Amino acid sequence: MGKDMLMWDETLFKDGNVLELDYLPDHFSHRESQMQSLMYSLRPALRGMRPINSLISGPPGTGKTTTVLKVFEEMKKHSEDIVFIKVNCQMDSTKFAVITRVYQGLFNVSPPSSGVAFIKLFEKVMNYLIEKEKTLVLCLDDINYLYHEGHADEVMYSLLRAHEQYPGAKVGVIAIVSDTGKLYQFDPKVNSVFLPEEIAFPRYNFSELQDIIGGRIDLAFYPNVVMDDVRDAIVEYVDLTGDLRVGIDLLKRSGLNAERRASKTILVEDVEKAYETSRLLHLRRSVQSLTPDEKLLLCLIAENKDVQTGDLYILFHEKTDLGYTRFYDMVNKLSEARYVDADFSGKGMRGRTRIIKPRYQPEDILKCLE
Ligand SMILES: Nc1ncnc2c1ncn2[C@@H]1O[C@H](COP(=O)(O)OP(=O)(O)OP(=O)(O)O)[C@@H](O)[C@H]1O
Repeated sequence: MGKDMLMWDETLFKDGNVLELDYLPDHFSHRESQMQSLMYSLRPALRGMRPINSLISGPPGTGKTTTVLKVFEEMKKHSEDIVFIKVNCQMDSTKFAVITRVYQGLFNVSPPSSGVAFIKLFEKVMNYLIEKEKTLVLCLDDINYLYHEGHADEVMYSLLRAHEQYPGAKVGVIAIVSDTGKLYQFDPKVNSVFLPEEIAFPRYNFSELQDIIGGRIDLAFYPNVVMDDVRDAIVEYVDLTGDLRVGIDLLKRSGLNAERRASKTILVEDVEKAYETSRLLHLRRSVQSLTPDEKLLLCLIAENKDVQTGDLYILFHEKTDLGYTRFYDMVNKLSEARYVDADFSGKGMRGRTRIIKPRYQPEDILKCLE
């Protein structure tokens, strides 16, 4: 065996755990201002005051959840009277599931699984907070998943007006929206009490991605396993979507591919092969946050490739009873969220028409929509 070959019991990974998606990085840079804003909003809770609510928004994989967890970690060191709970609304996508999580977070046991109404659990939670003089800071991560059937509005409304029915109850809400397009409008009743501090998470630029990915490489691999050209190949792939999750998944898969070849270094070809799978990670995750009608529209665009808006509307209208305005808004949303390009062709009988093109391989889109 050559000296460049990896022995069967050797590994390239110094610490593979740092490539798991639930790993919370010790070193978290390029989000200082967002962390500051969130700290300022929550700081009143350290003095027993009600915190300011926050609305965090930005594209997938830009460090939103990590920022909240880092701030929670930091604040826990300074107060025992604040309870920090994060609910993943993708998993818990009804108001009942959300309050169940909160209940579990406070009491360390699950509520009885049947026959208990939302309001009963809510009352127990609020009474506990009042009696123990605790402030609840609740992060509703990926709140998009609660938008259906008014769950988001009901949860927000109950939490934000809790003190009216339960005087003394202190609750602060952090809503995280994973979105690139126009943000969901809460019911006006919710808006009048939510009044959040808005914290935007733009995509990381190329050099920030280089720095973050480089840092993760140093933690995950032994020295000289990943050279700079390979790191940059990874960063270029991540830069296509701006989703760091793709980068971290690419590192893990590329490392495993190199090990399979018994190589002591990762090559660009290992990364290219890994990207075949990793690229779907971003698409699959972001597609999940679309509404059923938006998914249908995206599916039609993928099936028909370069299609004119008018023709697309006919196809869409055959399957739904939605009107042209809603349709047009959805096309814009898919375009803003970079699923599709919607360019004016300059041609067409009645002036300029738009041609809608998928920005991903149509087969990838269809696979992720399955
Ligand atoms: N500045 C950073 N430094 C180091 N790692 C980061 C940074 N930003 C994000 N990450 C890593 O990228 C991954 C995705 O981050 P995170 O889950 O916080 O993104 P998100 O914006 O909440 O995504 P989504 O909207 O899809 O839930 C995590 O594994 C996290 O550790």
